[in-house]
Amino acid sequence: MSEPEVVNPVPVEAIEPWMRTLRTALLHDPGAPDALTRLHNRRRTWTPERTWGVRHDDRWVGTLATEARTLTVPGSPDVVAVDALTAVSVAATHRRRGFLRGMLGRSLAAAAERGDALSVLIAAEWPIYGRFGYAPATQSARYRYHPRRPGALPRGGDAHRIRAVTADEVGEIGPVVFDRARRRDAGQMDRDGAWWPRSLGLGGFELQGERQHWFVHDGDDGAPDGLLAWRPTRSLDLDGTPGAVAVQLLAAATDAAYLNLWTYLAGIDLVGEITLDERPVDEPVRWLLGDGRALQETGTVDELWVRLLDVPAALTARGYAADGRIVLDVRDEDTGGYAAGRFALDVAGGVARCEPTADGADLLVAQRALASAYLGGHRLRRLAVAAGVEERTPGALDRADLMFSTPVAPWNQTHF
Ligand SMILES: CC(=O)SCCNC(=O)CCNC(=O)[C@H](O)C(C)(C)COP(=O)(O)OP(=O)(O)OC[C@H]1O[C@@H](n2cnc3c(N)ncnc32)[C@H](O)[C@@H]1OP(=O)(O)O
Repeated sequence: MSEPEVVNPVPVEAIEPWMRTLRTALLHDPGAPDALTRLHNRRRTWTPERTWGVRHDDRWVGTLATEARTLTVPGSPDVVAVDALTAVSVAATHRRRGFLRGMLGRSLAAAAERGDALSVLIAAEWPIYGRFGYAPATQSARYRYHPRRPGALPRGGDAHRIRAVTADEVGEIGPVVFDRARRRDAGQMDRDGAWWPRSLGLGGFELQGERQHWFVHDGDDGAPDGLLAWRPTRSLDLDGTPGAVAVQLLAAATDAAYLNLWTYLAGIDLVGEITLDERPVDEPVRWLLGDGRALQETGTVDELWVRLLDVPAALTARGYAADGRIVLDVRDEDTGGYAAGRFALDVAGGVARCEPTADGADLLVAQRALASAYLGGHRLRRLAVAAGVEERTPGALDRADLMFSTPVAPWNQTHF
């Protein structure tokens, strides 16, 4: 019997046992009808050089993959190329022997070598990824909306701009509208490439996940600028219990589309409850309701985690809420230490420059704290409670928080 070894690239011929290991670790039902669908779809996008595994004799006992994706950052119309970590698992037979560390150390090194400014993930559990330099950067809220309550109808909306569309039509319209919508708020990941065909079962992909009722909103110029997908989760009962629906996607490229999509939701007959997941913590519809409590927040979770790899590239890619100069001494004691160094961030006339410097530091900051603050979702002053943030120049902490702040909370509604 040989020793287990970390393998990269992983050939597509290994896809079946590799996927089986991943599905077992993620507690997927082995008999689930979508197992073959997911296998078929993943085979079509399999990228050997961005796939890692742990092989032990003829078994695969570890999996990890990364994807080339883009992220909306604060104050910039441009998106940033990121390394997106996914499909992480180590079989329970081989856990806590350093195999995740082995795979992730290598995938981060590959990302740094490619020149990716940052790496992102959605964590299965909080304690896993901090040691590798990842930190929570956005939050995601869950809501229950009660459309039949008095005061639950958004003011001033018009549901007539919304029309039902087929999956084929969404395949055409969806990518354009979603991309416009997701560029409005920091923290949003793209749905480029295979994302839409895979989730709609188009272009040779098989439908992954549940079928949805799809709707688009047409803007003033007639072009679609909003998207909505929902499915029923409870039928009505003749005893008077109304039905319920779950919104799978609500994406609006304009404020009018946002208002009208909510107006449509509020008016669906037979529905007494609407659940929404992966929404912003500052969901604006509340301010359009006569009774803001008709929208009930049922939970908040950490969503996108960020690990900075190239501080100057990451900090110049985003915009800032205020001009100013701040020298950051970034400590990075996690895997690879890629972000360590002293950098001057100089924002003048709204244009950011960030370069290595020998000047004295205004702030000492751990890379994880800077990563949490990067998208504007967390304040360095709050993160300082856990150490890793130290003010050297009086006022520097509040100045940094002001510069990094965003008009609205960053959020992400796309899994990868
Ligand atoms: C982005 C995503 O894909 S999220 C999905 C993540 N996958 C899962 O949660 C599936 C179920 N879990 C697993 O498959 C495995 O337990 C993994 C992948 C989380 C960990 O793999 P392992 O090979 O056991 O991790 P490894 O031995 O390399 O551990 C490295 C360090 O992390 C710690 N660690 C690993 N997993 C956990 C955990 N779940 N909770 C707390 N600490 C953990 C280890 O104790 C070790 O600590 P040390 O540096 O102090 O020695």
